[in-house]
Amino acid sequence: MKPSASLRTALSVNVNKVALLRNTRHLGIPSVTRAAEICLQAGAQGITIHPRPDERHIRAQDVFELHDLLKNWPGAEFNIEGNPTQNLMEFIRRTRPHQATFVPDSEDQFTSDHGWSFPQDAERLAPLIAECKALGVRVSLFMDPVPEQMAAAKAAGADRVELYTEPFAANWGQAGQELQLQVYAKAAQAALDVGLGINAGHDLNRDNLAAFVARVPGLAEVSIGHALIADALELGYAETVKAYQACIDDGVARRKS
Ligand SMILES: CC(=O)[C@@H](O)[C@H](O)COP(=O)(O)O
Ligand SMILES: NCC(=O)COP(=O)(O)O
Repeated sequence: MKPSASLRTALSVNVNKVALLRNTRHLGIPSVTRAAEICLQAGAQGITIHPRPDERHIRAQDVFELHDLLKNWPGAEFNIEGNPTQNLMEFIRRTRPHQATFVPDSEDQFTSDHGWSFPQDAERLAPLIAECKALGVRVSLFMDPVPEQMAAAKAAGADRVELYTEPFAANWGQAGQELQLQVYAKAAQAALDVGLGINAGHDLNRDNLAAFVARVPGLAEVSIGHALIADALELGYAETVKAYQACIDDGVARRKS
């Protein structure tokens, strides 16, 4: 299948790291739902979360609050990532998001670092994929960029694959950059050829994103969290310091001499 060159790649903002910061106090700031709202108002097409079993960042309550926000936001996509053999399926059953991304992480995994393997994972994934689809939830499988794996992902019932992009990102600006672009383009084409849609994510950032979008065919969606939230902090420092300085100036001006 030859994808259209004008396909608009959707941006789904992963708000895990907003929750991580929020969880260091009992004040509810920064608000995860407010962050999601601002991202959608700014033009993001969706929100991604990865509620890990230890609730180190996204908590169960966040899942339900984001569900309430997104169901009233026309056109916005809610994508919940996780391991369907752990805590993911209960969230899927209760919220029926637009997309479930199955990720083969262990319970205490530092961060995602590999995709599913076929044929080993086929038997346990197939019924869970079928259940999601019966609930009206699109299923994407987190996969390493291996063309030979794509037919098996399709046979298990997946609608899309999410290409795990950390190896691409790690090679950005290095000698391996061009080779990585070719690897991902080939994997995406193999997925398209068997009728899968293409998502991608992990360590995508403002340096490496444009080349990835330009070179990987049929890229329907990227989910970006860590770098985007870090950039949001940095791009906001100056305005924020000015706002706090204005509060101090106001207080000084109100002092009784
Ligand atoms: C599935 C994936 O690629 C991850 O990037 C994940 O959603 C990030 O999880 P953490 O925010 O816990 O590192
Ligand atoms: N699926 C990847 C994702 O949601 C965000 O990954 P990262 O940008 O936080 O590495």
